[in-house]
Amino acid sequence: MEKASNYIPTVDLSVFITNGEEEGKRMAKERISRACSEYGFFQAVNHGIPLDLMSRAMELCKSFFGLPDEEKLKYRPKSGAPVPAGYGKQPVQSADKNEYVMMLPPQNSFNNLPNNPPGFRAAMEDMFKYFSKTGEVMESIVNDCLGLPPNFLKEYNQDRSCDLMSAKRYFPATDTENIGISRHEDGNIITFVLQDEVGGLEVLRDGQWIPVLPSPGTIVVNIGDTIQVMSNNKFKSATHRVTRQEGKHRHSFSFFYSLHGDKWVEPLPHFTTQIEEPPTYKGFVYKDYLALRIRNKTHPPSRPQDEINITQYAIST
Ligand SMILES: O=C(O)CCC(=O)C(=O)O
Ligand SMILES: [Fe+2]
Repeated sequence: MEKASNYIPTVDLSVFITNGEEEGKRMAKERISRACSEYGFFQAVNHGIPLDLMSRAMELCKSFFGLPDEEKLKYRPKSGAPVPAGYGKQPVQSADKNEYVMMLPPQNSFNNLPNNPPGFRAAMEDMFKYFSKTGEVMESIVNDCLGLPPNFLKEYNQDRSCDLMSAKRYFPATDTENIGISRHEDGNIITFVLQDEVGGLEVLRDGQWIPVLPSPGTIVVNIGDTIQVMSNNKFKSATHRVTRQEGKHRHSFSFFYSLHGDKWVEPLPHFTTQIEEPPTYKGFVYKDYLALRIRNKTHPPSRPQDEINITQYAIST
């Protein structure tokens, strides 16, 4: 039996980006299926996002967050925005220790992207577009890895208006506290993360926190709760967190390939009735789940284990 490894696998996606030969695709899909069922996480290289754009965006992100607060605060969210698009800092009492710039798709009028430093706004918009393209490729790979009919997930999830991206800066750890984002699972479909050289992203597997080591040109891919539910637990939405180092700021970009709030999410017949397996979740409307998740942040329970997550909908057997 193969020994359980304590590193997150890396997959080369070039064969999908260039529409290369079938054997190469089959082998890459095998690695991805395994990573998604064991970890819910993998790293990707040759993912279609230009490397010079990635490093430029990261440098500009570092410059922006290095600006004085009064400059950053010019880009606070517009009133009435459905999500806090623009600059924000987590409140002091929050378990999350970062500040961020959040954005909706580039054409959305609620966006309030910084014009300073010059080029940051354009780099954010370009990153969003490339992440979105890679999101479509990844959705179709996940579709095939799950053995769903061609384009099933694409047809289920056409609406790209709810995708989100955030650039974040985490503050250095203190003597007593080193968590940057507390343990959680992502609720969406697929998430991409670009982290800087500081690292700190960790995935929980078999009770152990496994670091996702930063590597230049690499993006992190993780499966969200929606795929875990639809696949009836075949693919895993892993618990992860971010830790902070003393004396160092940490920067990252996260892209959330998502679905419209009105969408109904439930285990698909392909993983239940068609194979005579019982569903392990009740169905729900995605925005109801989002509302519960937002409540975790606005009214955090005193014990972290009381946070609401996808087990809210689990059917006990
Ligand atoms: O900053 C990171 O590396 C990941 C952040 C994260 O997990 C999230 O925003 O959901
Ligand atoms: Fe996350």
